[in-house]
Amino acid sequence: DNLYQALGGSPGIARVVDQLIVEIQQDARISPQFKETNMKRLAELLKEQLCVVSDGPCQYSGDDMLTVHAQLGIKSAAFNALVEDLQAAMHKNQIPFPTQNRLLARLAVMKKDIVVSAP
Ligand code: HEM
Repeated sequence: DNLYQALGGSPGIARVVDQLIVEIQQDARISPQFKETNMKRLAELLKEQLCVVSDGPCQYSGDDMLTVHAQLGIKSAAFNALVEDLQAAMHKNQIPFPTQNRLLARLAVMKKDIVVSAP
């Protein structure tokens, strides 16, 4: 069974991403970083990306993670905060822990492209 199906397919991923946007906006640790961001566009791109990452039948139309985040100065703590927000969003949508962890493992490999390299 593939991860896309385990997440509930397109509607399941859409619910998780919509809740993730809410969690981010309520998270004072990282919400300031999204002040200038078009959250509607971000939500659409995240839905595409999580579909692709979970082996769903989608195409991702955004830019690569390195290009997008390079100038944002994102620290490791901010990355971890967003991961917690995603866990909360999945939990609120009754995604089982093993399925949550499969998705998080696939996102963890992106961390090196998203956070600034700290000495
Ligand atoms: C696994 C973690 C992450 C994933 C999968 C991810 C994914 C994405 C995607 C798909 C986009 C849209 C790309 C585009 O505009 O073409 C984006 C944009 C953005 N991300 Fe991330 N991101 C992650 C972590 C973070 C973190 C930790 C922060 C800051 C706390 C962050 C801040 C932003 C901002 C501010 C934008 C919008 C940039 C703009 O307005 O042009 N991201 N991200």
